Amino acid sequence: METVDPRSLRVWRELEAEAAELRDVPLGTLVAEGSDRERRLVLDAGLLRIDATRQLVRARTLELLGELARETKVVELREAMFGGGHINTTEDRAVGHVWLRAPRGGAPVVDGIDVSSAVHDVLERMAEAAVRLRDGSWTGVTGERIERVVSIGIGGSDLGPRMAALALEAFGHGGPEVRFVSNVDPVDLERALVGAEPARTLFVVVSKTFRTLETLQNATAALAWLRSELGEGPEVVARHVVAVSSNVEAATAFGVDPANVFGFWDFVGGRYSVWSAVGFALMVAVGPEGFLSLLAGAHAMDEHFRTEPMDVNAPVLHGLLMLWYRTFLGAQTYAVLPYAERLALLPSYLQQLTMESNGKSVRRDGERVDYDTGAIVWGEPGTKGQHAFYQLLHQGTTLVPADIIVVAEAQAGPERHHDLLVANAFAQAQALAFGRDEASLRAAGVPERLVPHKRMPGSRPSSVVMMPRLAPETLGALIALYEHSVFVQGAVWGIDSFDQWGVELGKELADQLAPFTTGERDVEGADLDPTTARLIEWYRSWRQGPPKREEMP
Ligand SMILES: O=P(O)(O)OC[C@H]1O[C@](O)(CO)[C@@H](O)[C@@H]1O
Repeated sequence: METVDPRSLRVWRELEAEAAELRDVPLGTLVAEGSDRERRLVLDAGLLRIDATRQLVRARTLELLGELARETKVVELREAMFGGGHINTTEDRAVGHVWLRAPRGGAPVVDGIDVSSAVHDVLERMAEAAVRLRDGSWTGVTGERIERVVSIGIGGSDLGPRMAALALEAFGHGGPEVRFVSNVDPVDLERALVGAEPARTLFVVVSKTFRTLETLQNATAALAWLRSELGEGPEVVARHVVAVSSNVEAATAFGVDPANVFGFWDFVGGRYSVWSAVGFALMVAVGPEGFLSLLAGAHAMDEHFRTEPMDVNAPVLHGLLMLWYRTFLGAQTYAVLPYAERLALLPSYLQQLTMESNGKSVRRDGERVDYDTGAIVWGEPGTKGQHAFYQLLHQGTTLVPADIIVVAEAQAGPERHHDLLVANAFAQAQALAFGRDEASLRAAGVPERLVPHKRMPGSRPSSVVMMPRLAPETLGALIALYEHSVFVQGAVWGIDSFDQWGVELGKELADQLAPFTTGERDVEGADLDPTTARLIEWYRSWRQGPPKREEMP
């Protein structure tokens, strides 16, 4: 599909002019636009309600953003994605995470694969294994039930199931305890195994490529731990290791019983893969029913995204607003502030989803962009963040648009805590939007010298995303909302949101440097830049023991 240079469009210049005009209009003035604003900016999608009325936009801005989306062919790209087109152009692949959550029969045949049957066959095998692990009929080599499931993976093979397992902690009681390991720092595996016994432990090795250094290293250490107690027999791997990969051959070569390998496909990007067998440990944690509800919630958002008109389409609105701030108002970051402790890992999950997808500076047609793309995403659960970094959000010099996520149902008692939590969320959104002016400070008797310090400028945009409860369906819808928002932004910018070439060089260099840090090769005479050579020398000598004071510069 032809890539449009968005900057060449007339509407781009109109949006630049719109940004210049709106820059100094107080949010309070925009909000006074009235009921039409509500019609345009309060949207129901899936099981979520999004109130975006406190965004720095007016009716004209939304019209211009809509036109930008039309002219950059967002709808056409969306159709191509759902239809199986190879929209991941640099890897020449289809992009099919939406098919993972479609009901049977709801996906096309792509590149010769009957996607729907393939997806549902794996789901059934996963469910069967998850049930056996949960009811204790899957036993280890000594005949004991599995009490700990440790999922080993990194990036997209870790963040999704890890984030969702915490979010859905209140669901699916009764199965084995589920832990996650991603860092090659041995501390990570060590901590996941505290209190575990090899005879009662099962590892799930998750790697799309089955080539990722961290994961293979951790999986090798996990096998050694199992074998140190259970022996070398092939049944140890067969009963205690499951693998998830699109490279089934490599997983089998690693020794995993083919019956325990759950496959997925090239058309599923790592950061879009929680819906696939990558979520196996999550399925063990919440039960197959919970996992299927997660898929159903995401599918509801897919249907909304696919069928609703652009001007009432929540992911389209979310994506265009994020793009508005990033590209036209110069915001470098945006904050995700979940007022739910169990959503604590959502910001880090969204970091990979958004930054690995849209942290690009070359368009699909190979041209360098001359406008800002992907924002930095960050955040912490409220109210913790309030006592840490909100000062900057309220009075700093940087524009930080924020999503404030609120769950209506209390997650635990006493309910009053939850009501206070939500009061804080709404209060913060109010303070960000409207601030406090000098006149009201003076009227409250604030000494004149403190008035400038206490003034709250306001006009800091946020949306409130309301969830009725934190449950599999709503979480599925929430994740899919962000996925499609990322899609819309990437589509307008004309970039490939589904590749990640920028992570490759670091991996290659780490492979080259490993023989030096392990001491297998000597730095002397090696073709290394002086800083790297020096750092390795320090590392090797300090690794033998801490330096003496007099050796320090
Ligand atoms: O699933 P794999 O192949 O082990 O890759 C893990 C992660 O590494 C990355 O390639 C980035 O380094 C991610 O895109 C991916 O999710």
